[in-house]
Amino acid sequence: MAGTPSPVLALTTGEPAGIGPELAVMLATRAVPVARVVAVGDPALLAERAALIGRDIDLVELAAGDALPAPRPGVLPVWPVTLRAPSRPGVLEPANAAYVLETLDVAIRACREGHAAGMVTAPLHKGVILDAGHAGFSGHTEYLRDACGVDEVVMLLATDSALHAGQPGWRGGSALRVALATTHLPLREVSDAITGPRLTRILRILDADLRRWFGIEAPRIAVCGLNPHAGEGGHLGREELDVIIPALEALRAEGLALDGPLPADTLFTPRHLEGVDAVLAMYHDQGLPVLKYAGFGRAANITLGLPLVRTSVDHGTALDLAGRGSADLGSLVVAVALAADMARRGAEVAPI
Ligand SMILES: NC(=O)C1=CN([C@@H]2O[C@H](COP(=O)(O)OP(=O)(O)OC[C@H]3O[C@@H](n4cnc5c(N)ncnc54)[C@H](O)[C@@H]3O)[C@@H](O)[C@H]2O)C=CC1
Ligand SMILES: NCC(=O)COP(=O)(O)O
Repeated sequence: MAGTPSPVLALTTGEPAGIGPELAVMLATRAVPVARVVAVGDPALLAERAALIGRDIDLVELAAGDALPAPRPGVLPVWPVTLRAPSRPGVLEPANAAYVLETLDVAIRACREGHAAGMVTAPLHKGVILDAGHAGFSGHTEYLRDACGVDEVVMLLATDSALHAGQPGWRGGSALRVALATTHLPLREVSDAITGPRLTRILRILDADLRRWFGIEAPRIAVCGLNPHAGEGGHLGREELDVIIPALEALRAEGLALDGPLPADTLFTPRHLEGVDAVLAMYHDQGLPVLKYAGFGRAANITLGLPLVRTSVDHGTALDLAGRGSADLGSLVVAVALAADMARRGAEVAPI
């Protein structure tokens, strides 16, 4: 809308040994007209990574609530959080796990207090956070769920051209939205985690948030089976018959438009995706390889079911690339654009 300032987004800079800090620097050297981005991280770390990758950057340290400088390429406002130990690109340091979590807490607080309209997260390293003793940590998604005090959230990844629903353009093909019924679990635990109540909560959130954040008036969701050939009538597993089908039938009776459970191998083909707004995959590596094949570097991760806006990149810490300045910025650009769009749509939603 003309005259409305672009939304402020808190960008957590993620694992300090990964590519997050340099992606924040690279983003700041471009014009980002859709949002005013404030990095959350250690200013000395950001300055050091900027120098390492040969970028000139003017870091402006601020407190949450301070007025932001006029957006200008090369200027990066920062809400400072101090590293607990020196960080070298590519070398994980468990002492910095608390730093990473503090950046999340700062961003969450900024959203709660109205200093940010949403948060965008650069990747963190789950393993080093667990190694540091934060038992049970399994990712931003669950951390945000607990920090916001909600029972359930849904991880949704979407490729670029699927990001603005209501776009009449999407008719399957390479644009895709994939939500997950389970997230970061060992494969052997997946079946037990897929329960009727959980599927019901997840599909209700997915349906509601496709309407709320993407403007889709009557979302159609295709649901994968868990087993090969969606269980082959019970011969290749009973989860479809015992759990998934009853949950879908009850939700259809509530008015949700659900296809499935369908065999996952053919669901992800253009004919089956025709007219589908999102796919619900039963587990991480059932859905995300397809999404990443379709659009790695042009997709974003969105946490649905939260009382705040959170998007993220479609990739991890890429320790092998850290400090080189060669990481692809594409997904962060998509994640920022999407968070800005969601923040505008959510402007009328009451603050938490
Ligand atoms: N949003 C988040 O915080 C996420 C965090 N992770 C975490 O990241 C860590 C490493 O995970 P991996 O499975 O190794 O995935 P990864 O995405 O870090 O790396 C996989 C491959 O993709 C490449 N890659 C990743 N990002 C890239 C970029 N921007 N440009 C060019 N190439 C890129 C890497 O160089 C590597 O070859 C794990 O601890 C994982 O849990 C993974 C995904 C998302
Ligand atoms: N594979 C997606 C992923 O790991 C993202 O996790 P999260 O940190 O956003 O929960």
